[in-house]
Amino acid sequence: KKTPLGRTDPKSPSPLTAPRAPEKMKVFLRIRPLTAAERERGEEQGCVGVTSEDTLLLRASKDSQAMRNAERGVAQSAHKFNFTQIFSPTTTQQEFYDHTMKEVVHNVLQGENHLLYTYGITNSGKTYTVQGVGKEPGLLPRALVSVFLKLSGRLYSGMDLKPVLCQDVRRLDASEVHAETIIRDALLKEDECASLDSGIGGLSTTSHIATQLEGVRFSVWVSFYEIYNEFLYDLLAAPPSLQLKKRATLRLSNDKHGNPYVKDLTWIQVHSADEAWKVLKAGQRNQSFASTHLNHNSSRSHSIFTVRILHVLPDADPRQGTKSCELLVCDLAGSERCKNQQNGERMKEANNINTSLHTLGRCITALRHNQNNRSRPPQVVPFRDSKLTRVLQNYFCGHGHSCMVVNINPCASTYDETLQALKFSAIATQLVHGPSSKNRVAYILSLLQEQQVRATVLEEEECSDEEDGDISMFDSEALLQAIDVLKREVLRQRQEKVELEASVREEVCAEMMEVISRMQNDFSETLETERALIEERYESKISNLETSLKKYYSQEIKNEQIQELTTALEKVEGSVMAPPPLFPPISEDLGPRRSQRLASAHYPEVAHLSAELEQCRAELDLCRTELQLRTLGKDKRFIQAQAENSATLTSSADRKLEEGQRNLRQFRQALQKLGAELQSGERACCRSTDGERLRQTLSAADDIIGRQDQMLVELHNSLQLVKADLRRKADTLAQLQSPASLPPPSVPGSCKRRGCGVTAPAGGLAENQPPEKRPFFRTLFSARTPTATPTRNKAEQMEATPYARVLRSRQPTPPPSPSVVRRGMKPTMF
Ligand SMILES: Nc1ncnc2c1ncn2[C@@H]1O[C@H](COP(=O)(O)OP(=O)(O)OP(=O)(O)O)[C@@H](O)[C@H]1O
Repeated sequence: KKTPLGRTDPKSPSPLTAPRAPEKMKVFLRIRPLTAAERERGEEQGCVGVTSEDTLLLRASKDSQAMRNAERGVAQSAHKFNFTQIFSPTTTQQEFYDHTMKEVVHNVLQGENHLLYTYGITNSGKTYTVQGVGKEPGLLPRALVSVFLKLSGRLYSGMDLKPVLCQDVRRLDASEVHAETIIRDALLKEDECASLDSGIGGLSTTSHIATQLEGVRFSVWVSFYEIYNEFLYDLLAAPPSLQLKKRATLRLSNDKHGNPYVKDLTWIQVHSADEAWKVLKAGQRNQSFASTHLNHNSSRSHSIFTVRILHVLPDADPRQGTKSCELLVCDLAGSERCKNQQNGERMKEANNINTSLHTLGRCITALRHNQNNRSRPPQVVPFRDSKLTRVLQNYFCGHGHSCMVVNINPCASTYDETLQALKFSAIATQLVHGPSSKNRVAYILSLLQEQQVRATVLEEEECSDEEDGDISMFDSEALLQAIDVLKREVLRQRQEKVELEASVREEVCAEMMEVISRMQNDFSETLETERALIEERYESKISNLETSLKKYYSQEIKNEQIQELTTALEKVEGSVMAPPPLFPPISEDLGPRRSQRLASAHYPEVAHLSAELEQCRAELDLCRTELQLRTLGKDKRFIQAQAENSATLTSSADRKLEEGQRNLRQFRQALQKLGAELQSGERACCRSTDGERLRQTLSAADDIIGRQDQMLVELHNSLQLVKADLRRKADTLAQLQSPASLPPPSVPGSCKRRGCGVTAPAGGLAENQPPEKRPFFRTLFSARTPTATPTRNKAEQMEATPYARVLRSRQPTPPPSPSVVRRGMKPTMF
């Protein structure tokens, strides 16, 4: 029982059983036999070896560039290539057709679009393979014969449906039909004798036009054009007039779906293989051939012969009910070395041929890259870089299937070019066909079959190959079922696409977020770095500004301080240099700093006090002399009075010294305070550029202060001596107070004689003192003398003077307490 699918063997899948899974593009290799002349030239070097049905071993010829590279170690001398199938030089045209084009025709009749193109270097047998010669018809005539045989009895006789654009069909009106008829007849009349010497000879060329109206009928149209020097020429168009001379070029356009098509191309309806062959022959006469050094009849253009089959449904709107499919056979021009061309025109042709073939190679490489790297962004396929690739574009983008025939010749002299052609074809072998076009009848039928397989058991039946692709064997009910299935399939695929789009969008969003996040981090880091740099730069600027300001104001302050110090030093120099040493020695560790010493220069009273102390010392010397005289003395009463006075003096001196020490301590504190203040000024001064001048000034002040210190040391020594002297005097007086040792009362005369002129008055000491002593006693013992009120006032004043403070500060330890208390004496500080 015959199934609606016309299946023959369910075990071997046919195009009708299921949509073919994506498969690699078929690449066939055909090796041309060497001619006698080539053998004589020594072209036979065993360069081409077939190791298996699909493997070719290419060995470099001895004079080839590849061999030279191999000898230099930069390339290999042998290459292995794999193909779908390799055909040896002995393969006949029929064998080659059976293994290649037969299946293609089969698929075309099932509704597929198919491309077959030949590729190879010049003189490799491309044209021979496509068109054939003499009694050896090539693939194209055989395909035409096969098509018309299969469509025999189902051909559409009318000429009112014509292919337009990429795959559309247009209904012609009567006038247009008439015009088409004229063109067709003119073309076929030219080649009335063509079939006699054509490659169709020997093949069945009979076809029958359908007489019954029911069922699908087929209208076959053919076109033939070439791409020559990147221009499209219609090979079926009427030859140019004598005035024009130049052939009109065709333009490539896109339909509303973006599919490229050749605008204004001549389409000829043919009813048989003979007619198709005549059209082909007519076109060949317009084709660009030329004799080259390699091929006396070399194709200088890419020729494209198209067979388009319209599926005419009875009483249907041609725009909706007519489908079309096509077989495109492309005989590419052969690649060749431009430098081998002597003729400029040939060189230009070769250049254009090579460029377009190179673009084809780039397109196939890009397609393969995109197919192998689906996760990466796709490469742009440079279809638009040449006319050839634009014309063939649809066949690489899922609108049809393509297969490639690689032709090579085994000549040693063309080894390098052959190697390049094989490398290109090796890339093409990895190309996978895109999804089939939606209008594939085979696909529809396969979906339909899927439905039916679920419901019924598939029965085997005998069916010829010719019946496999016949869509008319299905009734309208089956086709409606197929349409339902297709609708569901469309919905399913739409759903799939939506889900796919959603997932792709998610992935893209995730990636974008990642990229944005990375960019954000990078920007943040950059921002931080920039911020840090700017901060550092501005901190540096602020620091420089501060330094400049400090320098400026330090300079100002320094100038003022230098001025003040200079004034002070001038004063000190003026007042201190004259007086003798005044101050007691100061230990190094407890000594004031330079600034403190410098501060003393601010106290001119020191000089004054030094002078007074010197005077005091002189008075003490006089006193010592007086006491010595009294010790030798004659006047006991005088001595006693003197002893009392001495005790009083000692006590008073102790008190005065104590006060002096306290004053010195205060003075030292004041000096330390002043020193601290000066230290800051000193530091500022030292940093300034005029620090050297100030240092010199301070150094001079140091010298002065050093001398002053020396004077203070000496003064201190003098005071110690005074104290010791007073102590001795006290001891002497204590001895004299004892009865045995009391000297006799002194006589006034003796006192006068000694210049003392002082008796021992009960009322006051001043009268018994020599006139020179008065200042000393007024200063030192004012508290004991009735006339000492002014002196006491002065001592009180002195307590607050810097001198007193110096005394206090310069005395590190308090003086020792008196260790001896003499009889009749009050304890003293000595
Ligand atoms: N398989 C074959 N058997 C016998 N002869 C062949 C075969 N292939 C090619 N030839 C011969 O080789 C010569 C060159 O072939 P053909 O013109 O087809 O090459 P081509 O590749 O088309 O060259 P071009 O690119 O220059 O047009 C022709 O004379 C052709 O008859």
